[in-house]
Amino acid sequence: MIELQNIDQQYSGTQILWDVNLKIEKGSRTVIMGRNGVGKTTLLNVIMGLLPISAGKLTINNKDMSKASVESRPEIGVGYVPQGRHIFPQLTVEENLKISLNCKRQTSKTIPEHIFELFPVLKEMLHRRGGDLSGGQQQQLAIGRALVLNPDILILDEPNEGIQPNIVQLIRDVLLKLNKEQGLTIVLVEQKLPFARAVGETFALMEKGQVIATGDMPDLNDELVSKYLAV
Ligand SMILES: Nc1ncnc2c1ncn2[C@@H]1O[C@H](COP(=O)(O)OP(=O)(O)OP(=O)(O)O)[C@@H](O)[C@H]1O
Repeated sequence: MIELQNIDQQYSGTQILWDVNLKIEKGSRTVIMGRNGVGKTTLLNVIMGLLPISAGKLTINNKDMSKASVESRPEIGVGYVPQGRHIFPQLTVEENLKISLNCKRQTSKTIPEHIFELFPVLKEMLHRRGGDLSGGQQQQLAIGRALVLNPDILILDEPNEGIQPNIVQLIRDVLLKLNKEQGLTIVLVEQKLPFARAVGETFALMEKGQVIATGDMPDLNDELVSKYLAV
């Protein structure tokens, strides 16, 4: 479970997150939504320990992570697929995947075979450089790399940006399968409503650095959409 209690965050004096409260249950699929610039990525970076908080408390799997470093996240089972993917372009697909094997949580020294079952293209491209892959292939690599850690929680920031529709479908199916079969908790930042509705069972809506509404996905009605999501 992830719990944010009264979280504030600032970038060199400018406050971005204001008194954020959010509970993400174990095994749930939560979509964080809101217009551009409302603080969604900042919120994920706070959960990941990439940004310090100025007030409040962050708990992950019953541990107080308010001040814990980013390196502590893989060890407690949190995988991250950041916006823009951040794969290593000069390293091969295999080397990108093996980076996660250095984590203490992962005792095996080989890439788990199920990663290639989920994303067969990664096996075909194993010796290609990350930078030579298409956007969709890079996104599969970024998700595969996070899954090598064997996480309990997978956090994804707009995984479908600039990705062709068949890969968007594949990513949706993989996320739903891992949630159903392994109880993987999914936390997704997503702007596109159809994908958010297909993957999410609960939503958290953000506006001006605050979480202003949460609920079950069917409760995300037209009024909320036009008020907080429509451009
Ligand atoms: N490194 C930074 N330094 C200062 N301000 C920042 C920094 N990164 C983001 N911001 C500001 O914080 C606010 C929230 O940005 P954030 O990227 O979290 O929003 P977002 O909801 O994820 O937007 P998008 O959908 O465009 O990714 C914006 O006003 C942005 O300009």
